[in-house]
Amino acid sequence: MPEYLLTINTGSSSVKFAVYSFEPDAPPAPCWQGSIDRLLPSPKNAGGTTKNVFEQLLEWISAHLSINDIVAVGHRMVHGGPRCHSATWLDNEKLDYLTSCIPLAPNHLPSQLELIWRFLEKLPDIPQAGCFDTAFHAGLPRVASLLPIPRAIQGDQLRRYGFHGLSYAYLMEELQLVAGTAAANGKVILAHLGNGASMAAVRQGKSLDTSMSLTPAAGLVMGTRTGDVDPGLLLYLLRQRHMTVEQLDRMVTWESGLLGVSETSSDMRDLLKRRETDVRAAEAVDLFCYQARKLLGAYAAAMGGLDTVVFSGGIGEHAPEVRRLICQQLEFFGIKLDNAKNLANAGVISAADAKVKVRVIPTNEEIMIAREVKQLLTADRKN
Ligand SMILES: Nc1ncnc2c1ncn2[C@@H]1O[C@H](COP(=O)(O)OP(=O)(O)O)[C@@H](O)[C@H]1O
Ligand SMILES: CC(=O)OP(=O)(O)O
Ligand SMILES: [Mg+2]
Repeated sequence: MPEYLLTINTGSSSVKFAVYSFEPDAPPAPCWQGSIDRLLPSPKNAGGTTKNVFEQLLEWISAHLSINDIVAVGHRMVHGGPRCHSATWLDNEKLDYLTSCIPLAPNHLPSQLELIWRFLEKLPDIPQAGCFDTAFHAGLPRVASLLPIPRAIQGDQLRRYGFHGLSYAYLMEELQLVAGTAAANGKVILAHLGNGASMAAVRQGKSLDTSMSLTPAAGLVMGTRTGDVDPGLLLYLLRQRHMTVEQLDRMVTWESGLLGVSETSSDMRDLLKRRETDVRAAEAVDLFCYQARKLLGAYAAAMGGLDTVVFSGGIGEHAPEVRRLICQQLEFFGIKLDNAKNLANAGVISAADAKVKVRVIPTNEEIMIAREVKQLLTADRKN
């Protein structure tokens, strides 16, 4: 009887799922994949959305295979807190622990956990595994993970964790395949630009720094998240505007970023269409690209140079105009795009004479999940 793995990548604006073959002596091969995108994120509709997603998912599975042929489900877990650094089966104790981590990733963990509970309720015999976005950054140098707050408050739990790790791990493997070992071991900036957006500075294959921090609200401006803001602004809003903590949380997580600035949409496709006629959309796009450009400079400085930039994620893979705006004026440190290649979303979009290679690599978090779950299953079956 054939055996399959189901992978589920719940992002902040989409759920991407895929079924892979599971054979002990072969790498997981993709059989079917699907996605539900433009899920409007909001704290109020998270539960309803997840119920809907679960039902659509079951329908989608039964259209392709018998549910009994699925031997394990792997879920992307955005946050593993201070304890979870590698893929693991999700038993009640792990799920309780991850539930306690919700405040560290309030955009993602509630819907990720709810989907797991629905699976456990409906299909209790299929083991569920968690694969962590934070794992790729687990070895961040101390200087990058340390927060500038009193040590007594910081403890072991409060530090920069970093996210989009399944994506970054995949991009580094692909970079090695398409560009070779020397390029993969060089000074690389990975830009995962989706509804959530982050960058990572990677040298010798190791994460040296990344823009998201304790939570995925930090760093670049995003679909609905602020990214980095002046901590004084938050205090000002608490004191002078008398915002409650809940109002502040909603503002930072759900009402800011591209949506807050444009006042119309968190979706880059909409903003690119509207920016000729709506100055708010134009400003949102400009802000996004300006911040990304500044961070490229910062990470090149942090690494003492730059060999490769990789664009990925929904925006990074599909929006040439955003890549053009990010890379403009960077010729002084070797970044220069080839316009035609950029417009074609080609694999290499830098000009032939540019010092820095700029690449577009479609990410695949699902295959990383499938590989990690296969390892867990294989280890179990050996015992
Ligand atoms: N063709 C496109 N042009 C511009 N932006 C796009 C395009 N396709 C997708 N996007 C953008 O990608 C973002 C979603 O990215 P994705 O990585 O799928 O999100 P998630 O964070 O949910 O994983 C949205 O802002 C969407 O507008
Ligand atoms: C961590 C994060 O923001 O993930 P996503 O881009 O999938 O929302
Ligand atoms: Mg994503």
